[in-house]
Amino acid sequence: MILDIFAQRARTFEGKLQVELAQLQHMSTRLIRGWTHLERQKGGIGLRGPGETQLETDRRLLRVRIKSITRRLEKVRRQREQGRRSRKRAEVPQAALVGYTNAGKSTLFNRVTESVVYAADQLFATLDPTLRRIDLPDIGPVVLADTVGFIRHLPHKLVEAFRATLEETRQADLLLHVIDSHDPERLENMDQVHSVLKEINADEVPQLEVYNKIDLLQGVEPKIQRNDEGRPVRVWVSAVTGDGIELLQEAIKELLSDDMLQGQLTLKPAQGRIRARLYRLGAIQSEAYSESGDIVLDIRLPKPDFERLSKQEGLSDGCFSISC
Ligand SMILES: Nc1nc2c(ncn2[C@@H]2O[C@H](COP(=O)(O)OP(=O)(O)OP(=O)(O)O)[C@@H](O)[C@H]2O)c(=O)[nH]1
Ligand SMILES: [Mg+2]
Repeated sequence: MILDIFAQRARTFEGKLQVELAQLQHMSTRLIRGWTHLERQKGGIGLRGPGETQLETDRRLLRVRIKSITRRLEKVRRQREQGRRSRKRAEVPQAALVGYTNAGKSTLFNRVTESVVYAADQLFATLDPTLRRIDLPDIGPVVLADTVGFIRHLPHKLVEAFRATLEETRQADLLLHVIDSHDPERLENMDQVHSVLKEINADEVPQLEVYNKIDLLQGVEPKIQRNDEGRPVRVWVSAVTGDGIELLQEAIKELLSDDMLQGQLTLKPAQGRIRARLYRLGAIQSEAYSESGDIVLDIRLPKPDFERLSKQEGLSDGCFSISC
């Protein structure tokens, strides 16, 4: 039964609860059907058979269990939502690993998160083992999410059951589409992944293709492939041997920093309002005062946010420098 397969695959707490809920709901519809069937059989006799009582007990227990799981799910979702909001506030970019089942997402996840400085973050670590905060050189913290593999003919109900994974995907700043480069069916699988992404409205999120398992191919070296504008579009790696992992990090860094702006901003003491706004955006990394009393801020924030602020506050180019 497909729900059992998903039960084995669901690794997050929320995923497990989702699957159990789906199983219980499935059982309860069958119990109701069984019960009406019995009722019809005994109709007219007017006796409460022991079978009926058992069924009633089962149904009541099921209802209690369903209710308790629903409550726990709501709690987990609220926590997840809080985590996401605080990440958004701090503007920590998020990348999610997606791809067909068996492409090597989890292996890659472990490889990437072990090879960079691991910044323990209790909130994510305890809430969900498939989210990890990593520190990439030059770019700072990034949250990396592993997700459950996509398969063909994913029933619609189960798309709902994997809400957690799907939301990580939709809200990500970058999708790393992991592909088993050695699989003869990789093109069909990629199509399948694209159509699931479309179905969950995640097809607009920027994507990087990660051709994994190059250790199984003859004469393929790790490399970054770029489009005409020089943007990385595909990276060739092996999660098992670790070949190409630095290139992958480099590509992630380039794609994520594309939208981020980092530099030094010098403000007059009278421009405290701008400083306050930047604080609210979580954009200030450090601040100091110059000898003339100016405020010197190291800032990092999404480009559109900076452009909006600088237009509204009439910042001249002169007070901002990328590297001075
Ligand atoms: N040869 C080789 N095998 C790999 C590589 N990466 C992953 N594998 C193997 O591929 C299999 C699947 O790897 P996983 O990391 O579990 O794949 P996944 O994409 O997370 O799979 P799901 O979670 O089911 O979607 C495992 O047996 C891995 O050891 C690689 O670079 N080279
Ligand atoms: Mg996996």
